[in-house]
Amino acid sequence: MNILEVKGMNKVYTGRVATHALTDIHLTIQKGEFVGIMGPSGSGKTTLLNMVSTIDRPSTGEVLIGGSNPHRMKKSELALFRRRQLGFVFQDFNLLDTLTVAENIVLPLTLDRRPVKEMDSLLFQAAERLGITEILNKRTYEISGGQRQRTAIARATITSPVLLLADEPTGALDSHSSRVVMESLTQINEKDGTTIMLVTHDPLAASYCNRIVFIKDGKLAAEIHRGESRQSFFQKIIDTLSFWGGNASELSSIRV
Ligand SMILES: Nc1ncnc2c1ncn2[C@@H]1O[C@H](COP(=O)(O)OP(=O)(O)OP(=O)(O)O)[C@@H](O)[C@H]1O
Repeated sequence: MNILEVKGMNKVYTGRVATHALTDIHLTIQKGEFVGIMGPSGSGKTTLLNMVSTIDRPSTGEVLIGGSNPHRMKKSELALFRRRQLGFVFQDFNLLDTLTVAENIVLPLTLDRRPVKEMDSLLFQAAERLGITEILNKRTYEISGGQRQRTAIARATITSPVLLLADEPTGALDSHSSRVVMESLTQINEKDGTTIMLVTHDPLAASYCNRIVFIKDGKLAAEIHRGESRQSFFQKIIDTLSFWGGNASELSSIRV
């Protein structure tokens, strides 16, 4: 079953000088896949994510999520669709400092006016899954970066979204926290069957995916699949990046 279908997508940023950021993108993600999007800086990764997450609209082409085109929805319908069907994880966590960890996690349910009992039960399950039960009553400035990202993942998955979108989720973390966060995402993918699309520069983070799609100059350039071992997939990612990614500075964030 296809969760995401991107068909013939083009994105041109108009301005004094028009930028053709994406050209004729076709991408399908099936239920239960964990797909990474990689490519050099400026290749169009964030633009693609923004079109899928409905932050921005494609110039031409179509995005279908679970068979529905969110870009054709009315504003109120789209707000509900985003809250219930999509989960978002960002590099800088996007948590609210004035709320506790628990309050941050249940925010999408609070906005949906779900019964307190149901919220408590879902909160408990999400916190257990992410290993953050002990910190539920803390404020977000009292916890580590890795704990903040796990809080953000709990919030993004508490509604059981059909598609979880992650933009550089390890970008602000050290290598230990990055591994913990990627292991959490893997568990959510494998145990709950949540479909994940992740944009990253980080080959270590990417090595947790099942499939990596490489973008170069706004076009799909290559695709690789993970076999049995994450270590050999990691090496395959480095090799593909050095072939498609251009210069060595693109690999500066590598953490083995
Ligand atoms: N709002 C915008 N207006 C005009 N041009 C833009 C805008 N956003 C992105 N671009 C241009 O579109 C192209 C793709 O940018 P995008 O941010 O999608 O790349 P990226 O692969 O995510 O890069 P990075 O890895 O550095 O975040 C670049 O040439 C960029 O300068």
